[in-house]
Amino acid sequence: MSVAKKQYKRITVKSLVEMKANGEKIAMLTAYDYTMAQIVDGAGIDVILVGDSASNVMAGHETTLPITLDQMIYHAASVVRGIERSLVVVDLPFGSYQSDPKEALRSAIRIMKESGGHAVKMEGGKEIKESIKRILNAGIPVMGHLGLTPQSIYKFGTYTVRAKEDQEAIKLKEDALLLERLGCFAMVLEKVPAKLAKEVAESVSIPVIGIGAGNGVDGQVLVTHDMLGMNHEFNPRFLRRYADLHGEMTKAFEGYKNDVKSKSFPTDEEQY
Ligand SMILES: Nc1nc(=O)c2c([nH]1)NC[C@@H]1CN(c3ccc(C(=O)N[C@@H](CCC(=O)O)C(=O)O)cc3)CN21
Ligand SMILES: CC(C)C(=O)C(=O)O
Ligand SMILES: [Mg+2]
Repeated sequence: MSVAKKQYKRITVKSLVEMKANGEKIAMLTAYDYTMAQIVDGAGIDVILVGDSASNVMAGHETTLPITLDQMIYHAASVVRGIERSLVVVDLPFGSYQSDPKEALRSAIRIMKESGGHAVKMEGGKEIKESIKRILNAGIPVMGHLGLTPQSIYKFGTYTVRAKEDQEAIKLKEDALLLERLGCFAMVLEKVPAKLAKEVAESVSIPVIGIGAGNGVDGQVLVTHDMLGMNHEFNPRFLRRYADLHGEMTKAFEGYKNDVKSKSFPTDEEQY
């Protein structure tokens, strides 16, 4: 007897634009591996971001700069094997798209071909315009990323809120309009004043997905490990924790350790 496969309505870049038009907020979270992707997808999260935050969260680096294109492809391919419904967006890592548009397109093609992801995300506006155009021309959907752009952390020196000054706010608004005009299907807006983020979201027809950008945008994104409370050191004000997995996991590991040490694991029923 064949088991009927459950039918899912897959999320596409088009459905996200429709969600904005209909006023339905978009829920996005990160995943870097198969098992997490299965859980996030199964919970009905619209977009899964294979973020270069894997550099911090998975590999323990101080910044997102060290992660390589090969490593991003490994994470993305693992995530794609775990999903049935969510749209999978993959960060182009630092150094894979800034040198020239041809290299940018080569990197984006490698992600699409070798991971099966559905779109790429790139940090920046006007500076990377030609690269965005080239990738879009190849039929690869691009999500922009403005505001706090962690790949240029050494240019700014801090992770403080961005675009507080008028000049920076004006550039951000121009960049947002540019991303829409180029044909990006959405953008992330990271750590900017809520009032500015709302203005940006209202000025474009493509979804603006915020992290630390307030409630006036079209969706929210968080790093899954942060919102699960797996890490106690990262405490920005925009982070809401939905679980204390650090505590839960520590309890589980200690329980196991105690059972092994006290010889109460395994029992007769747990052996052959
Ligand atoms: N675990 C994790 N979560 C993230 O949200 C994340 C990453 N890693 N890595 C890549 C970027 C970096 N991001 C960041 C980094 C720092 C702050 C931040 O607010 N840091 C300080 C305040 C710094 C300051 O004001 O000078 C904080 O309050 O923790 C926010 C987003 C977001 N991304
Ligand atoms: C924080 C999000 C937007 C991101 O770019 C990442 O996780 O790498
Ligand atoms: Mg990122």
